[in-house]
Amino acid sequence: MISFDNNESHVRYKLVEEGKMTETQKHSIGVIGTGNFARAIAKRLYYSADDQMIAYLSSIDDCFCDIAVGSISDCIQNAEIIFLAIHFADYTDCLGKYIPELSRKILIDVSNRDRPSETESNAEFLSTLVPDAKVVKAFNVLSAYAIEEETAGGSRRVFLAGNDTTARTKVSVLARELGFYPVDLGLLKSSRKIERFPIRLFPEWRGPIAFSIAVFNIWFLYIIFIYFVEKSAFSWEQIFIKVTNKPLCMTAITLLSATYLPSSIASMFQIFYGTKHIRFPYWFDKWLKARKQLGIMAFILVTVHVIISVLLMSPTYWRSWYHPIKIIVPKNLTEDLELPMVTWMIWKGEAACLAGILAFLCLCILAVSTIPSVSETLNWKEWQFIQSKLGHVSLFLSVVHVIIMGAPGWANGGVVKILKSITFLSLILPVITLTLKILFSFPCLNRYVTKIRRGWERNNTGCKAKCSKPYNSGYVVSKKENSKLDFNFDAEASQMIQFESDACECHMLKNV
Ligand SMILES: NC(=O)C1=CN([C@@H]2O[C@H](COP(=O)(O)OP(=O)(O)OC[C@H]3O[C@@H](n4cnc5c(N)ncnc54)[C@H](OP(=O)(O)O)[C@@H]3O)[C@@H](O)[C@H]2O)C=CC1
Ligand SMILES: [Fe+3]
Repeated sequence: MISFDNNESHVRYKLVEEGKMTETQKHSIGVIGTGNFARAIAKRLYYSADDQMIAYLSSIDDCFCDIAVGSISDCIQNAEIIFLAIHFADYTDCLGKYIPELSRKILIDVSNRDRPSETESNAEFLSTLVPDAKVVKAFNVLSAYAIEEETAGGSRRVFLAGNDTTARTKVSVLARELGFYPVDLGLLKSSRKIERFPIRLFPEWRGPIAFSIAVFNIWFLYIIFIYFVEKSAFSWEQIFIKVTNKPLCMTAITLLSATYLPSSIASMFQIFYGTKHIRFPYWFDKWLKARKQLGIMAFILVTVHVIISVLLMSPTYWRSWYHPIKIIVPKNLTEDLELPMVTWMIWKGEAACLAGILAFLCLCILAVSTIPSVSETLNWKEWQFIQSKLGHVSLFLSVVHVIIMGAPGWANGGVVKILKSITFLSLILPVITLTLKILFSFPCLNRYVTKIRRGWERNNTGCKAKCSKPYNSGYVVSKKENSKLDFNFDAEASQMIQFESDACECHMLKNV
């Protein structure tokens, strides 16, 4: 059997021999509610936690396994840790009359709301409703099904927050005991963040997907205009694969550039301000954070482009890649004529294929390295090498691929034709990205940027950093005299400090 022993400020398991454990050492667990969540957590407690853990299921009519079933009042009196498995709207009605009894009890708030409040979480409301209870926000990110079934999909992490450290640790240990991975997010105000987790749907993907669709549409419409409106280069029957393959390639190379361009723009910002302690503009901050998603979108589109290109690999579809087949029919045919239809690729086809294959290979390595189990095996330098160096190599090879595809055509046309060609247009952003990368790799610029990134400031008498809007993380500006401030405060507070004095310094904003 297991009890929690709070010794030297850390809670550890203590195996207690049968009979020796006193009632006060035992942690009885209560569950208020009879709904889906209550039944699921009670079942989990019964099967996963030690026999000695007692769960009280309030007001349930049928007996549930060996778990004691009783009234809410019983549950509150007997349990030390209580799961509050009822809806947020019922909190006042349910707990109003038990406020004195709930004093010093650990109340686990598992509730969610369709629209979480920006100013007060359910858990914060609960801690004002029952001020003497130790409220811990936890388990709300799991569904009742995931609690009951080990095989259910989705993350098994349990985020928790609460102002009482011991209560938080006890709930952490309990979560682990139940087979989940606790992630302690600190004080109860973090519950606002935790309550937003279950209702979010891939928030970090929305921007990159919308951007990819927009870029694809622009390229697609331009290609329709060039190949169908201006001239009739293709039949509409080819719209599904042959024609669509072109904007796929153009979008992929644009997205790949968009993945690597921000690092150079960040260097430009840092050189301009002469410090690394700057808050980037909101749009740029978002762009920096979307690089991984943009890179993955580029990889997906490149994969589709490769599949389609391989499927279409024939002299009919890729005419310019192959030697033309010349058939000379003799004038005086006296016997059956056999016509060989074999042709070889010209240098353009072979070179474009090679550059394309190598670029795809680099992207595959990049994509594999983003898988958490793989990235965990890399140290910081290896990760940086793959993400930055290999990424730029892959962009360079993609540029070579497109140049080989387009350059022979450029040689035959005038300036206007070159400027209008899709190969030329799609190369503008990648070439800018690669040029900036080369520029910032020159020793003089590279050394200067590295110096700034290590903390050197060009003008350290005043602070050039701007913090016009509070965000969830990043840098804040504060008065120099006030540098002993607690920076674990919220972002709005940091705003007020910034405007108090010109003599300011920059701090990293933590735990917000
Ligand atoms: N279900 C899930 O997958 C998840 C649920 N949650 C959270 O868990 C909580 C419970 O959800 P769920 O079990 O699905 O909801 P249910 O509707 O299935 O159950 C609600 C429970 O609350 C009880 N209840 C309502 N009003 C009172 C009251 N005044 N006093 C005492 N008990 C009351 C109900 O009892 P009665 O039937 O007798 O009225 C019922 O047992 C919610 O806050 C929800 O956000 C969180 C994550 C996942
Ligand atoms: Fe291609």
